This record gives sequence, C-alpha cells and structure tokens, in this order.
Amino acid sequence: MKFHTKRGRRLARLMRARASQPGVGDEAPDDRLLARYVRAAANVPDHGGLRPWRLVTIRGGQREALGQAIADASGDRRPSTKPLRAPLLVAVVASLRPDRYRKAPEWEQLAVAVEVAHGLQLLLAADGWGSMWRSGRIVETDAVRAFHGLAESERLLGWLYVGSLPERPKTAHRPALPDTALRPVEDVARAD
Ligand SMILES: Cc1cc2nc3c(=O)[nH]c(=O)nc-3n(C[C@H](O)[C@H](O)[C@H](O)COP(=O)(O)O)c2cc1C
Repeated sequence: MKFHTKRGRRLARLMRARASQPGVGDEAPDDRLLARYVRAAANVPDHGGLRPWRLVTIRGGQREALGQAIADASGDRRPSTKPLRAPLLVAVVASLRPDRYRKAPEWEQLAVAVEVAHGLQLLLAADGWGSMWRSGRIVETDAVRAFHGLAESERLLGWLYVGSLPERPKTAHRPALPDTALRPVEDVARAD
C-alpha cells in the first residue's frame, strides 16, 4: 500500500534520514530560530496538558561553566571540555509534577519531555543542523543540577549538542526491524 500523501512520504523520508552527528561545526541556530523550532516541537501528546518539561540553552562561555560544574561533580581539577564539542547545548529538563501522578504517572511525564526532545532533533535535522543527545550519570549530580537551576522534582535528561552539519555528515544506518517490532495482537496474545 502506498502513502496517502506526498507530505506523508516526505516526512517519512526525513524521519528515516535523521542521524545523530557526534561532530558538529561552529554555527548554531540563534535564539529566535530555536524558539520557532521549539514551538513546533512542543506540539506533542501530553496527558493532562501538564507541559512537564523545559529546555535550557547553553552557549559561549556558559559551556565552560558547565564544564566546571561537571568537574566539580566528578572531583576533577580541570573543567570538562565535553560541553565545548558543540556551539549550542540544549539541556532537556523533565519538570515533573508529582501532584499529578495519579492522572499522569512519572513515566508518562518523562515521555512528554522525550517526545519534545525527539521532535526538536528531527526538526533540526530536517532544517540542516547536526545534533546529538548526550547524557550520563553526571546529570544526577548536585553541581550539574544546580548549574541548570533544577528544582527537586525536576530531572535533567541530558543535552542536545547542536551545531552546523559537518562536511561529511553521518548517515542513518539502522538494522532492519525484527518481525516482532510490529505484529497483530492475535499473534502475540497469551492464552493464560
Ligand atoms: C537520553 C539519551 C542519552 C544519550 N546519551 C549518550 C551519550 O552520553 N553518549 C553517546 O555516545 N550517545 C548517547 N546517546 C545516543 C546518541 O544520542 C545516538 O542516538 C546514538 O549515537 C545513535 O545514533 P543515531 O541517533 O544516529 O542512531 C543518548 C541517547 C539518548 C536518547
């Protein structure tokens, strides 16, 4: 069966072409353009409309300050140079609402923040930027949490490292999906 529309086919092509770019160049979308991307990426399924997320941009010398926070958290004497790998880091924060867990449990709220980050990465890729989502245990440390001004109920889910596409961008390579990825329920339901 064919796609219904050309638009659908085009979107599928864009989605399939997305690839994380471990190395990016020195340019990055400015605040205005980024805000436009975020307005689009923010249109996600969100149980209860809680918007349980926020994004924090880190540019220029603030990346060095983050490197210092990472060093403080790791007990290193020198600042981490990892944040310098891209001109723009977009920290993804889940602003969880424990008071709403009865309606939208924690995992649903985390899912919303992840949807936004994924949409943003897709849009960045579609508009010709490179990005890569990076995280690690460091996101749970006091120094790094404080750097992003996290409240107690918030969780840092890592950073999108954003910059211009490298000369030779990484292309999407994904093994074919296994048969189990999409099956009719009558093939999977257990009798018990
Ligand atoms: C929440 C999250 C955190 C990640 N953290 C890291 C990381 O710290 N280091 C890393 O090399 N890849 C990390 N990845 C994986 C990369 O972002 C990327 O998906 C991976 O390199 C595969 O490339 P692809 O997206 O082109 O398939 C993370 C992915 C997610 C979703």
